[in-house]
Order: sequence, then structure tokens, then C-alpha cells
Amino acid sequence: MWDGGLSMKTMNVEYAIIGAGTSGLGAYSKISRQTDSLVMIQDGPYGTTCARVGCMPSKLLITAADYAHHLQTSDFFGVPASGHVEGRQVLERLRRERDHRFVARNLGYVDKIPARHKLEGRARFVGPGRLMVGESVEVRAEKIILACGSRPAIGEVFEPVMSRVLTSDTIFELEDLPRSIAVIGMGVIALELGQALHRLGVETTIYGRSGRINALTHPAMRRQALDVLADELDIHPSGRVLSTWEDAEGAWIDFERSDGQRVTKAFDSVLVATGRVSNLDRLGLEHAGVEITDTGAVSVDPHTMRCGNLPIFIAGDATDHLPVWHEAYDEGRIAADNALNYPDPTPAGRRPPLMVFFTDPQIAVIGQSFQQLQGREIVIGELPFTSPRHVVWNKVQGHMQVYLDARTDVILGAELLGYQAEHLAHLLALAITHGMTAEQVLEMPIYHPSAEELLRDVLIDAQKKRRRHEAESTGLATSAY
Ligand SMILES: Cc1cc2nc3c(=O)[nH]c(=O)nc-3n(C[C@H](O)[C@H](O)[C@H](O)COP(=O)(O)OP(=O)(O)OC[C@H]3O[C@@H](n4cnc5c(N)ncnc54)[C@H](O)[C@@H]3O)c2cc1C
Ligand SMILES: NC(=O)c1ccc[n+]([C@@H]2O[C@H](COP(=O)([O-])OP(=O)(O)OC[C@H]3O[C@@H](n4cnc5c(N)ncnc54)[C@H](O)[C@@H]3O)[C@@H](O)[C@H]2O)c1
Repeated sequence: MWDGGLSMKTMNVEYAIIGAGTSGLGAYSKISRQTDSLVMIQDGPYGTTCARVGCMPSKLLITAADYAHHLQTSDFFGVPASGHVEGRQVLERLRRERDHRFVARNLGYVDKIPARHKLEGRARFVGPGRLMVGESVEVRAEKIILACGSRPAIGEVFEPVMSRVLTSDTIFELEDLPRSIAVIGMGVIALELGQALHRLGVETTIYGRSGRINALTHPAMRRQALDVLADELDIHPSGRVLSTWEDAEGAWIDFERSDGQRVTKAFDSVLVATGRVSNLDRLGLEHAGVEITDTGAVSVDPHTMRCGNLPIFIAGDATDHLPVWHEAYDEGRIAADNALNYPDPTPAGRRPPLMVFFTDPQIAVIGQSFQQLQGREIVIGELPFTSPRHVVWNKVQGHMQVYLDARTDVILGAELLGYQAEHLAHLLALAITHGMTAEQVLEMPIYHPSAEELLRDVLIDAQKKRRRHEAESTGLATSAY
């Protein structure tokens, strides 16, 4: 495979995978079963974004925050509790669990990959099928999978306070919790981490831009989610950061709310959670013959992950299509199948979308959102999160909507805001995956008192509305004659 002189090496392989994250490893596991002619190129630490700086450390932090919150709210149950948060211990335990359980498992897998299949350094295209890795290795590959993930976006306005800026890449490495933090953004990272930090006793202010939690699309769901979170958290949902500066008091954020009011405050730290940018922009794609739009976007077929007619495939967060873990893994495998079968496409079916915010209450969107269903004849089953089980838990905040096809009774999608909504979301995902009707779901036994009773009741509500809708349309049809 190696060929070349002392200073420059050339490696010829059939397949190259750029990135050893979730999607790259998913692709590797498939291709390595078929051929030895492959290399996986990784820039930076192994261990994946999910395990090192993403899903796992964030959920470990949230769980510590849940315990702190239980202490603060247990009075209600006649169980007054005293206790306090030891920031250093919270973060030490987070890193210990993360490193020993999740990262170590991934590194164990990477260790077993033969050395000839691994190359370390940043890859960039220097021509079609030609990659430079660092300054001294050229990889020539017939088929290339770009599984290079994304990185946090940091706007220029934060440059004056960069020494106090944190992102999800750095926050879990803190020795201790800050006394105060500005959280910029109102997406999933901002809300999950902002609420966790608040519950752990950090004085937290969240600054949004659009005034909306974009994952939810029904206006009433959006409103309620914001109301519930704003009840607990200090949130300025819409406006813009005008400027930032640093002095002895900390990092100052000068924010103009959309009602014109200025809010200027100093913080120990600033967590910038304003979205992520794909690492595709650093690959020199123009040298590979890839078409790039004016906005820097690259078009990818979601059923093959193929990029135009080229032997190039893009998987995971590098595409802006559903940047979540299970999709990254699927996409890596779809890309691998299509690279292995190149030039014949092997289109794969995609799973219904599923997204969960691990906030309290949780937010979940399954299947088609309310917005995507505009123009389609649907009925909406809806209820507050007040099943007997939720009352017992004293967790009755939130609301649930399920969207049924008005003619066929098939469940098309749902938006949820409620305690541990993730479980109901998965039941709905199962029903949507199999094209089930509300009637079919209602055939299953549901225990009393369980959270699933809420699902039953919301489907009954949807069916009532569907019958009414049917009666009205028949009435209308009859009266039209
Ligand atoms: C804070 C946070 C919390 C999250 N929580 C959840 C969650 O709860 N549930 C969920 O489903 N998803 C969650 N996600 C999303 C999930 O982590 C990602 O969807 C998933 O990790 C993406 O995997 P990937 O393989 O596309 O990218 P990555 O795992 O990032 O892998 C890409 C790799 O490519 C490397 N690379 C980049 N450029 C080059 C180059 N030029 N040459 C060589 N290597 C390169 C990168 O260094 C990186 O190691 C979270 C993300 C974050 C940031
Ligand atoms: N539970 C999960 O599945 C989970 C958890 C964390 C992260 N993730 C993944 O990570 C990705 C990135 O998360 P994210 O929260 O950074 O991105 P996001 O796209 O979800 O949210 C970014 C938010 O920042 C706001 N924003 C942008 N610029 C701003 C500015 N200048 N000032 C104020 N607000 C601004 C946007 O309006 C948006 O609300 C997500 O798309 C998700 O796929 C998933």
C-alpha cells in the first residue's frame, strides 16, 4: 500500500473514510468486512464527539442536576432534604464515568482496528480521489466517505471575551462550576446544559435569538415550552448580542431584546451554543469536483449518502440532515453500502425522524412535525401531561399532540413536552415506523397507573375528533348534493 520516498509517502487504497466518529466507525465496520484496502483518517482525539463532548457528558451532567433538583423540591413530598452541590465532584464524576465507561469502550474498539487501517492527521483534497493528510502523506482512494462531523459555531461578537467562552467541546473539562454563566442560544445544547447548570446552582441567563424553540413547530407547543422553561430559568428568548467585552468583573454581554430593551450583565463564563458548522468546509472539496452552492452547502442523496455522481459519500453531522447519533450511525452504514456497491446505488429507507431534548420537562418530536403536515388533512389529539402517574410524580407540566391522518387513522407525527417524554416518544416512533393506526395502538394493554395511559387517552381524543371530522365532511358532502 505504501509507496514513496523519505519525505512524502503515497498510500493507494480502494476506500478512505475521513473521521473516526460514530458515522465513520459505522462505515468502517461494514467496509472492513469486505476488503483490506481501506484507511480511516482521524484528526484529533479518538473516542467520538458523542462519548467525549456530546451525548454522554451532557447526560451525565443533567443527571447530577436532576439529583440537585430533587433535593430542592423534595419538601413537597414531606421529605425535606438538605445538601449542597460540590461542583468539583460533579465534574470529576462526570469525567470519570465518561472516560471509563463510554470513551474507553470506544477506544477499545479503535484499538482493535489494525494499524494499517488507521492514519492520524487532518485530511484535505488536493485533487479528485487524492487527499493530503498532514504535510507528508498522500492518500489516493477510489471511493471516499466524508464522516468528518461538525464543530461549534462561534460568532465574531464573542471575540473580545474568548478567554471566558466555553462550548460543548470545552465545558466538560472545567475543574469547577462557574459562579455565573451566560448561555447563548436556545437550541437543544443551550437548553439542556443551561437548565442543568442552573439546577447545579450556577447563576444562569439564557439568551435566544428567534424567540422560539425551533424543534417544536405547533405554535401552542412552542409557546408552552417557552413558558414552562421561562418559569424556572432566566431567559431572554429573542434579540441579539450587540457587543461583548471583558474586565475585572468578567465577560460582559450587551443584549438588545426584540422589544428594544437593553440587558447588560457580566458573567464568569459564556457558553456559546448557537449551532454547529460542518467540517466539510475545511476539506478543500473544490479540488474533488464537488459542487458547492453559494451558501457552502453540498447536496447529498439521503438514501445513498452519495454526492452527485461522484464516488464520494457524506455521512453523519457533516451533512446538516438530522444531526443526531442514531442517524449518524445509520448514515455511515448507508454510505458504506453504497461505496461498496459503487457505481450501482443501493438506496436505503430512512427511519422516521426522532428528536429528544433531555430537558425537564423533555421535548420530543417524532415523525412529521405539525409544520410539515400543513396542507394535509389531519386531526390533532391533544392533552396536558396530567395522567394519574404524572400527578403522583408531581410532574404535570407540559402537553402532548399526536397528528393522525384524518381519513386513514394512521399516526403521522407527534410533538411532546412532558416529564420523561422520551418513553412515549419511542412508543410513537414504533407506531409510526410500522405505519400503525391509532386503533391498532389502542389494542395493546396499558397498565394503570402508567405514563402510557396518556398515550392511550391522547389517541382516544384524536379518534373522537376524527369521527367528528368524518361526520362533518359527510354532512358537508351530503349537503352539497
Ligand atoms: C453537546 C452535544 C450533545 C449531544 N447529545 C446528543 C444526544 O443526546 N443524542 C443524540 O442522538 N445526539 C446527540 N448529539 C449529537 C451526536 O453527538 C452527533 O450526531 C454524532 O456524534 C455525530 O457523529 P459523526 O460521526 O457525524 O461526527 P463525530 O463523532 O464528530 O466524528 C467526526 C470526526 O471527524 C474528525 N475530522 C473532522 N475533520 C477531519 C479531517 N479533515 N480529517 C480527519 N478527521 C477529521 C473529527 O475530529 C471527529 O473526530 C450531541 C451533540 C453534542 C455536541
Ligand atoms: N438531545 C439531543 O439529541 C442533542 C443534544 C445536544 C446536541 N444535539 C445535536 O447538536 C446539534 C447542535 O446543537 P445546538 O443547540 O448548538 O444547535 P441548534 O441548531 O439546535 O440551536 C442553535 C440555537 O442558537 C440560536 N442562535 C444562533 N445564533 C445565535 C446568536 N447569535 N444569538 C443567540 N442565539 C443564536 C438559534 O436560533 C438556535 O435556537 C443539534 O442540532 C443536535 O442535533 C442533540
